[in-house]
Amino acid sequence: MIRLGVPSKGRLMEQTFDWFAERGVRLSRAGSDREYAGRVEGAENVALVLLSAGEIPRELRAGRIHLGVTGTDLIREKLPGWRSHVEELAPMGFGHADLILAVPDCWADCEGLDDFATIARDFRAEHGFRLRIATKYHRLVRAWLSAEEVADYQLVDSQGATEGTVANLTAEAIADITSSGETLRANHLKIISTPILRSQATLLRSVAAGDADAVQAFADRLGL
Ligand SMILES: Nc1ncnc2c1ncn2[C@@H]1O[C@H](COP(=O)(O)OP(=O)(O)OP(=O)(O)O)[C@@H](O)[C@H]1O
Ligand SMILES: O=P(O)(O)OC[C@H]1O[C@H](OP(=O)(O)OP(=O)(O)O)[C@H](O)[C@@H]1O
Repeated sequence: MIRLGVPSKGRLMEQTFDWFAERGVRLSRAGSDREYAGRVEGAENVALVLLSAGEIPRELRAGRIHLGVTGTDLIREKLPGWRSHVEELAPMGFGHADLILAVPDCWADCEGLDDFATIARDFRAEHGFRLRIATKYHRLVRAWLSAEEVADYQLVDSQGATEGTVANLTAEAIADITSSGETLRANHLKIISTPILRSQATLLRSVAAGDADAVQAFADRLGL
């Protein structure tokens, strides 16, 4: 049996169901909206596993699911050395979002990363602690800032409502996903660089789960 992990709620689940339906495989919830069991029609020997999008990378790495749908941002953040754990079978064309660094609109002298580095250095000298960036993407943000040679900052963990941390005085800047940009605008924040990462929903194969022939047969069925 091939185990297929799909986000259990929201737009990501619905668009995933649509993507498979366009390829002749009907995925659905087995019972009520609150029941996390699924049904698969149009393919033999495939079981639907409804999971949190954030847990799908770990399930793929462990080989508990053969295939999984999640954002590339979550794969790269949660699986160091992701290429040895998963194979990207298909970008799915939805769930587009950019991981960006943003600062308050009113920072008129901060137009880019060079300005940010200067402000961060001055901030530390003036306040005696490092400028705080709120994010849940710790690994990606650290790696990117290190490559860009920005050092005078600290990350503060924020697992949701990250854009609110600046107004709430728990951070000076944020690194989060943006799509329409509305949440940034509503919270008076501006993007100050090219994206740290461009993400979209992707169908991935687990290396550890094995059953390569059966997985390949299903991928063929989907026309991949
Ligand atoms: N506004 C958005 N537009 C498009 N994609 C988004 C948006 N926000 C988040 N995503 C993408 O959706 C995926 C899941 O996001 P997130 O980690 O917020 O999960 P969630 O919906 O909170 O689920 P869970 O709490 O169950 O883990 C991520 O890959 C992310 O890039
Ligand atoms: O650019 P926009 O179209 O406004 O989208 C961006 C928002 O979407 C995501 O939040 P989500 O709604 O998933 O909630 P969260 O804050 O709990 O992560 C993300 O964390 C941003 O807050």
